[in-house]
Amino acid sequence: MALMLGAKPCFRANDRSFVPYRQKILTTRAEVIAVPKKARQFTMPELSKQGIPHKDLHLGEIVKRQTQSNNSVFEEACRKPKFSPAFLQEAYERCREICADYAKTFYLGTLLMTEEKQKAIWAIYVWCRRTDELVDGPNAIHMSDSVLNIWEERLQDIFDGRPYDLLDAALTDTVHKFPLDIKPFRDMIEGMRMDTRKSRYQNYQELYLYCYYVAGTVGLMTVPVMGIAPESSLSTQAIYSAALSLGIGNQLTNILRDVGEDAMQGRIYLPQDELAQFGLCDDDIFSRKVTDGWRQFMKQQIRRAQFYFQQAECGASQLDKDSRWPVWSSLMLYRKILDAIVDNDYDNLTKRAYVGRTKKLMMLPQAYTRSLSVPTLA
Ligand SMILES: CC(C)=CCC/C(C)=C/CC/C(C)=C/CC/C(C)=C/[C@@H]1[C@@H](COP(=O)(O)OP(=O)(O)O)[C@]1(C)CC/C=C(\C)CC/C=C(\C)CCC=C(C)C
Ligand SMILES: [Mn+2]
Repeated sequence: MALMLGAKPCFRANDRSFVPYRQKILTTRAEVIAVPKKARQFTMPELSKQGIPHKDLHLGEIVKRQTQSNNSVFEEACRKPKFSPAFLQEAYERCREICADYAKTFYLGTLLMTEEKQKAIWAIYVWCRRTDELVDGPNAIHMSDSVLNIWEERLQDIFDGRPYDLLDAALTDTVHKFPLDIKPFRDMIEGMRMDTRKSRYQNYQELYLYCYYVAGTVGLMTVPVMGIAPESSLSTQAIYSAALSLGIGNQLTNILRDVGEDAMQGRIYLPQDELAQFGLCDDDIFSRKVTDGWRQFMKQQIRRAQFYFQQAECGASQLDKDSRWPVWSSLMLYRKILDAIVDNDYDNLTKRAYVGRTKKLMMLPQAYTRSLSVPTLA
C-alpha cells in the first residue's frame, strides 16, 4: 500500500500491536501506548461553572470555528495529506465494515447519502466507537489517563495529517475534506476521562456536561458533513443546538436503558439530588426493586429525554435532504427505547429495554417519510 506522508510517517498497521477489528476490540491499550509520550496533567472542568443546558457551551464559538476551520487555501495546501486512492479506498472500506457491523440500522440510513458524506460519517463513527471502547470495551479495565492522553495526541496527529493507522487515515482524509473542528473530538475524550474518574452525578448540570462530552459532541462533529439545506429557515446555531439535543437525548436514553447494568459496575449516572426528591437513593437501585416511587422518578427522567428529542426534530428537517434519513432513524429508534422502558413498566433495574429487529425495520420507512418533509419556518 502506498502511503505518502510528510516528515513524520507513523502508520503502524503491520505492527503486532494492531488488532483486527473482527476480534471486537477496535483499539488495544497496547496499541495506544505503543508510542510513549510524556504524560499530560488532566484537570477536571469546573463543574460549578456549568449552567443550564446548552447555555454555557459557547455554541456560538464552536459554530464559528466549525464554519471557519480549514478555510485558508494556503493552510489547505500545506496540510493536506497525500494518500494514494487505493489506500484511501481500503481505509474507508474498513470503516464501512465496522459501521455496518456495529450499527446496522444507522448504517442503512447512511446509504442514501452522497459517497463523500457517507465515507466521512463512517470515519467519524469509527473514531467515536474506538474512543468509546477504550473506556467501555473489553480492555476498559486497563484504561488510564495516560492512555487517553496519548489517544488525544494521536487525535492531533490525525488533524495534522499524520495518521497512525488505516482507520485514523480515513479520518485524516475526512477532516481535510470537510470543515471539522478538533474541539468536539477533544471533548469526547474528556468525557471518557470523566467516565474513568467519576461514578456519581450530584445534579443534572453535572450529568448534562457528561452527556455533552460523550454524545452531544457527535452532533457537532457530524453537522458539517451532513450539511444544512440551502432552503433552511433556521440559523446555523439553531441547527447545531438541535444536533446537540439529539446527542443529549440519545445519551440520556442510553443511561435510562442501562440503569441496572451500570449499577452492577458501581456506576449511577442518575442525578443524586433528583433521586432524593423522590425519596430514593443508591441502595434502592442496588436492591433492584421497582417501586411506585421509582416509576414516578423514571417518568420524569423519560420526559426530560423526550424534551431533547423534540428539540432535535426541527433541526433534523433542516439538514441537507440526503442526510436526513440516518438522523431521523437515530431519533426514532432512541425514542422507541424510551417506549420500551414504559412497556417494561419502568423496570430498567432488572430488564434491558429492547427494540426488536422487526420494529427497527418497520421504523426505517417511517424515518424515510419524515426525512422527505421540507424545512419549515420554526
Ligand atoms: C445519526 C447520525 C448521522 C449519527 C452520527 C454517527 C456517529 C458518528 C455516531 C457515533 C456514535 C458513537 C459510537 C459515539 C461514542 C460515544 C457513545 C457510545 C455515545 C452513545 C451512542 C450510542 O451508542 P450505543 O447505543 O452503541 O451505546 P453503547 O456504547 O453500546 O452503550 C450515543 C448514545 C450517542 C450517539 C449520538 C448521536 C448518534 C448524535 C446524533 C446527532 C446527530 C447526528 C446530529 C443530528 C443533527 C440534527 C440537526 C438533529
Ligand atoms: Mn458505550
